[in-house]
Amino acid sequence: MRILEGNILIVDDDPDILGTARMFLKQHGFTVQTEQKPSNIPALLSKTIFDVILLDMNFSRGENNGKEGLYWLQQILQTDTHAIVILITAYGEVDLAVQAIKLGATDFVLKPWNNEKLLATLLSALQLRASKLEVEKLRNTQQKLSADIQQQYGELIGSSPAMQEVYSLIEKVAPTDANVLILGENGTGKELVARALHTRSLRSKEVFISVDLGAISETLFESELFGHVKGAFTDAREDKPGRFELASGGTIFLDEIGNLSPNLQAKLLTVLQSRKVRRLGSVHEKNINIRLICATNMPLHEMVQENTFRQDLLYRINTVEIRVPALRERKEDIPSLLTHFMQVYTRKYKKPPIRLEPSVLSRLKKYEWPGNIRELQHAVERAVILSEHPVISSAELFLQKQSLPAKNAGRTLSLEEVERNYLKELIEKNEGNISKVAKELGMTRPALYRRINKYGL
Ligand SMILES: Nc1ncnc2c1ncn2[C@@H]1O[C@H](COP(=O)(O)OP(=O)(O)OP(=O)(O)O)[C@@H](O)[C@H]1O
Repeated sequence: MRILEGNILIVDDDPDILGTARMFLKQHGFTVQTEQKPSNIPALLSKTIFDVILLDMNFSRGENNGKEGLYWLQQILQTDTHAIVILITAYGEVDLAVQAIKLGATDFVLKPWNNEKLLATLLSALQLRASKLEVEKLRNTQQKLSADIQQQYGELIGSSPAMQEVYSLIEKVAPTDANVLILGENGTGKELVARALHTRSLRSKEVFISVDLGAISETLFESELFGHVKGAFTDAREDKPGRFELASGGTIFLDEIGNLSPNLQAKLLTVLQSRKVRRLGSVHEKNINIRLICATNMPLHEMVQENTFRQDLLYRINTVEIRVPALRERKEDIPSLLTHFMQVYTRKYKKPPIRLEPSVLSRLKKYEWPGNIRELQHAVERAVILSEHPVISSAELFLQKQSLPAKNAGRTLSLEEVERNYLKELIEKNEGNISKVAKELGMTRPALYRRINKYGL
């Protein structure tokens, strides 16, 4: 005999039924509690968590319309939305059973029951309970992770007119389900804007899945985004959902969308048009319900002119465009960003509070910040780690970076490092004007952007 596990409650006014059911189920390893009076259900539920509740439909003498059963079913589901309730119905009460299932009952068994049938019903109910609990657990973990990430990301800092425009757009667009394209240089806070849109949207309790398209290789693209079934390719050892499926119900953030090859642009477009995905190796399509946010530092409109980005894909993703300004366009935000990052990092590295030498701010404002907020953030982090005094000088905060090559003095730089340094110098010299840099190097803007991305500049 198979030994089963589970905590079962049986509520029925007939003591004979309770007695036989208890004996039979206990024999199979279940923990069983029985109750004759449904009015005791709330007290029982407050003390014990039951995996399955078997509930009779009629309790009072002369009652046979099943109303009592439906009433108690609803009471149970109000207390525990994941409760698994199986109704005990008499022959001929099919309409009632259907009504009960509509109200949330999991199944029903006919009285007098066949023991094997009861066992099979209980078994599938227990499986359902286990998967409901698993989903709930995953959802809680996800919510906790999102809260942690949100905390890590913090809120957007800056009150310059340029940022006010961004905030106003976020407020207007977030509660709609419109597709949003976020444009801006590296490190300007595009991902933060995407997260802000999600947390202010109607999907804020659902997942936010971020995908860096620039980091996914051409060969893995479909399996990462659309999923695969076991055996679809050599390494596919089990079924795996793609990011689109995982994001269903919530928001998907496709970062670096300007980096997609023409082939992948076509594949993405098909999914966005049909709102359906098919896992690699599968014949079944699944509907996806996602809010789409994309971002790029590439000039998509120019790329459409140059035929390197599909116009139909651009129109799919840019219902609303939000341009995040570069830091040099909003230098008035530098003081509040500095204060914010100084607080974050003194707390993180358990350092006493620090302040800046008076001359530092004007130097910071003269600098062009090609790496935008990320560069400022890293400069502050480095200064907090290295500082030995509570007052930070320009040299510690700002010039440290320029002196970095000295560290490399003793070794030969790789070709890639040389290229990266050279590119960086050119970008700084041209104050971040990519067209000028591209002209100076004699390459196209997309080719230059690919290199900028590659080196994280
Ligand atoms: N307005 C802001 N206030 C506070 N922190 C910010 C702000 N903007 C950006 N940051 C911080 O700067 C860093 C870079 O931001 P984020 O990753 O959102 O930029 P991005 O534009 O998506 O960059 P990339 O294009 O390189 O992916 C993050 O650590 C983020 O927390």
